[in-house]
Amino acid sequence: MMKTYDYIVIGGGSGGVATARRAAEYGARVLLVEAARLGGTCVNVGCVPKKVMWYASNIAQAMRDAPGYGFAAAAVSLDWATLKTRRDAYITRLNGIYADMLGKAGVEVVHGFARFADTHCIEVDGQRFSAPHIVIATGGRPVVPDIEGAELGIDSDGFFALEHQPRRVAVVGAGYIAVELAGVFNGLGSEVDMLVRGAQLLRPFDALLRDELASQMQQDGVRIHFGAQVKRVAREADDSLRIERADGPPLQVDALVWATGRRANTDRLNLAAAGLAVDAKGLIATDAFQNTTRPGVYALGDITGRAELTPVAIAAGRKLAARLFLDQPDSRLDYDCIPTVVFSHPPIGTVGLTEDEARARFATVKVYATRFTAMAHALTEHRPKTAMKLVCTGDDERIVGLHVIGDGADEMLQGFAVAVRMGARKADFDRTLAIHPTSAEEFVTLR
Ligand SMILES: Cc1cc2nc3c(=O)[nH]c(=O)nc-3n(C[C@H](O)[C@H](O)[C@H](O)COP(=O)(O)OP(=O)(O)OC[C@H]3O[C@@H](n4cnc5c(N)ncnc54)[C@H](O)[C@@H]3O)c2cc1C
Ligand SMILES: NC(=O)c1ccc[n+]([C@@H]2O[C@H](COP(=O)([O-])OP(=O)(O)OC[C@H]3O[C@@H](n4cnc5c(N)ncnc54)[C@H](O)[C@@H]3O)[C@@H](O)[C@H]2O)c1
Repeated sequence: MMKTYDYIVIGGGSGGVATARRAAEYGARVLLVEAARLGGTCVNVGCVPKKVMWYASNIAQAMRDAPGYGFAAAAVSLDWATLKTRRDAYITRLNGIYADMLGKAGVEVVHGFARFADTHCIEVDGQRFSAPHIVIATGGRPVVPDIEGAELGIDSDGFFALEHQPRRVAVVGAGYIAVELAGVFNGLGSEVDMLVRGAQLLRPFDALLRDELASQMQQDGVRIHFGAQVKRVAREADDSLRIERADGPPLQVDALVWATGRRANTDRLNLAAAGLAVDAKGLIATDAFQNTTRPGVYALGDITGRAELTPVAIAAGRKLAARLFLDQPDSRLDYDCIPTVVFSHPPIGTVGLTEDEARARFATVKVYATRFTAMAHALTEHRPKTAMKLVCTGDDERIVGLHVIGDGADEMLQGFAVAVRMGARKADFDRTLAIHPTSAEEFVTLR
């Protein structure tokens, strides 16, 4: 017998869980279908375990910095297996918390892989479910290039499954995941080579952040090979990997991590049955309200190809639930001015336009920038730089871009993002008293 609901959510990741919970709170009868673990990419193989590893790497750095403050030098030794066990246990706890939250909200959860049977009906393990509103929130998965021996490497999912710390690692890619994982490995003591196809890290970011990150990572011992081209990967007799390159000598490593992008999980949904198509990257086109081309079918999160960030998927899901079940016809996410942090070493915080984007868009652009060594490093041998930039436009110097790299950038950004979102002017920053001694105070004392 077909079971019917008001709202079916395909995918129990960041966006799916958020929209399901809100819709149930608003009184809808909601079914959520999840093929793997609740919480999706972010909780299981993304933001959360990544951030745990980032903290671990920061602790290792703090131990290396300790002698500068008079602490006796302690050997920094990490038991990777213990860290992984404790991290996995934390994630299992989160999976349980997600199940409880959904249960308490009254969302029915079915574990299985959903496929469309028609526009308003899906099938999971032979059982059919229908609803007038169905949202697709199936996220993405890593992709690796199609070259000989590529399968000998791992992707970001494989990174989280590593049982032992590799001594020598090659990371291919230059995006968020590549710089974050390279930073974690390096901080934890692995030897790291980054193989970067182009000439820059984090290509879409402001030049100040890109250049500063590359230079800091190199100073910290990461070997970055720009213009790199991997030709072939082979396993050697001692179990190591030999990476042959078109651009230079081969590399011998214990692990190769492909951080070469992701692909939307839309290929096995039988979208044709719902009358839906995807683009070449597998993405589903949506309008500003998350509507697809089929009335009653919506899409959100990573599969829509907008900013692939958890808070974006969550906010889009909540807005959609309010539109459909709270009688708020104008409820939609504004995709402008999305703040983002890269958990690199050092971390990056950025919101709004890069300097180049602002110059292309506005006639008058004024930039304020600074670069300094944060006080925390006055006594340490490791002396990473902090760099900041404000991009302003017009006679009243409205701040349209704010960029920072350095210790604390990750926690610094959220408050400044509120100010930028509110349309702050440089004069508003100038009027705000500094908090001393901090790195953040430089943003309100820039001249
Ligand atoms: C290594 C890594 C680090 C990241 N770090 C950050 C970070 O620090 N901050 C940040 O904001 N973002 C980060 N992200 C991005 C973030 O994880 C995603 O933007 C976010 O998870 C997208 O949410 P979503 O709801 O679109 O999809 P997902 O969270 O991917 O959830 C999709 C869910 O759908 C399920 N599914 C797929 N197909 C089906 C089907 N047919 N039937 C049933 N279920 C199905 C999947 O199993 C999955 O659980 C990171 C991503 C990665 C890979
Ligand atoms: N801190 C965060 O918020 C965070 C962290 C991780 C991921 N994310 C999100 O997840 C998304 C996906 O991250 P990502 O790092 O997979 O993607 P990405 O698009 O940021 O980076 C992919 C990188 O791989 C390179 N690349 C692609 N094909 C290649 C090839 N054949 N050979 C060599 N290099 C190749 C690209 O040039 C690019 O540098 C990000 O865009 C971001 O939105 C966010």
